[in-house]
Amino acid sequence: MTQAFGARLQDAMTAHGPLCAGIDPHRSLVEAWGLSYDLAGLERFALTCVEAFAGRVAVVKPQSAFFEVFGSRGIAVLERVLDELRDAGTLTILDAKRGDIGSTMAAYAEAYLGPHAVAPPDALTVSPYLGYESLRPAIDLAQQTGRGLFVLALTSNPEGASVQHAVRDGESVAASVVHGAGVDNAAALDRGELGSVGLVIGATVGTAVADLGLDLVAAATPVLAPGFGAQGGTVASLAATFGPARGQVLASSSREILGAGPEPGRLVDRTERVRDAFGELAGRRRRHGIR
Ligand SMILES: O=C(O)c1cc(=O)[nH]c(=O)n1[C@@H]1O[C@H](COP(=O)(O)O)[C@@H](O)[C@H]1O
Repeated sequence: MTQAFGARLQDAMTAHGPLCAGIDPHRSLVEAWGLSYDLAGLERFALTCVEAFAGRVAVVKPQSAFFEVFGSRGIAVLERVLDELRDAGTLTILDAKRGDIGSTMAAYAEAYLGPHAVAPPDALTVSPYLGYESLRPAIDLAQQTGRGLFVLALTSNPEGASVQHAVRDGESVAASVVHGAGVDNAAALDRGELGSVGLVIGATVGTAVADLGLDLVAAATPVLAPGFGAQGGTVASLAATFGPARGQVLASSSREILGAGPEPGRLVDRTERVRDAFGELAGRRRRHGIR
């Protein structure tokens, strides 16, 4: 793999628009699709999503938790999802939010980002709450294998602020995460590219990016923004939330799209409608010369 993740992501967002479609097989959704909530239902649900999303959106994000529910057989379905999307040429982010002391983090990195990973995604979500530097083995390995990370910075849940807005030595926890990612993305910034160390910032965080003085443009971070649709984030609020960094945002939506199934045609229509709403915003910005 030669091209860095950040550059591959930028190409995919240019080609397909800035939407990441989530595969989150909640029990309620699987049952609403008329499927049984068991391994066969999980597989049918997940592979229908793969059919609908592959080649249509920039990125697909399977949520590991919903596959882990079914043990090793559920993980095998997750691996098939990742393999099929890779074969279709669609980028994947595995949402597993890994984070541990450095020596254990090295094993997580090997599992998902290493050259011999069984079913590697293009990028992995990780948690920096054991300290940003505890992620070093994953950051280094991702760089070697052309893969990426999305580090939690400002999460979409209301409880997140109590940790992420906390200030120490004049700097918020979120700002220290942005700073760390910026240092790791410095070479990409020099090349005028997005870096491979992205951040997770929820679509629901209101004015927190500006309030905490987070300079996402200088950090060259792609921003995975979950929380659109089911959690209340809207296309219209994107510019206000992300300001000058809005061109770096990969908008993520799961339940809003998945609710359109099980009929594949309706799932495709909903996916394209949501994708085009974000794509149109990006297109308008480009036409007006706005970053
Ligand atoms: O890392 C994530 O993707 C994530 C971070 C965050 O702050 N909030 C958040 O909702 N997510 C994930 O994004 C998805 C949101 O799903 P919907 O609310 O159904 O669109 C879930 O898989 C969450 O685990």
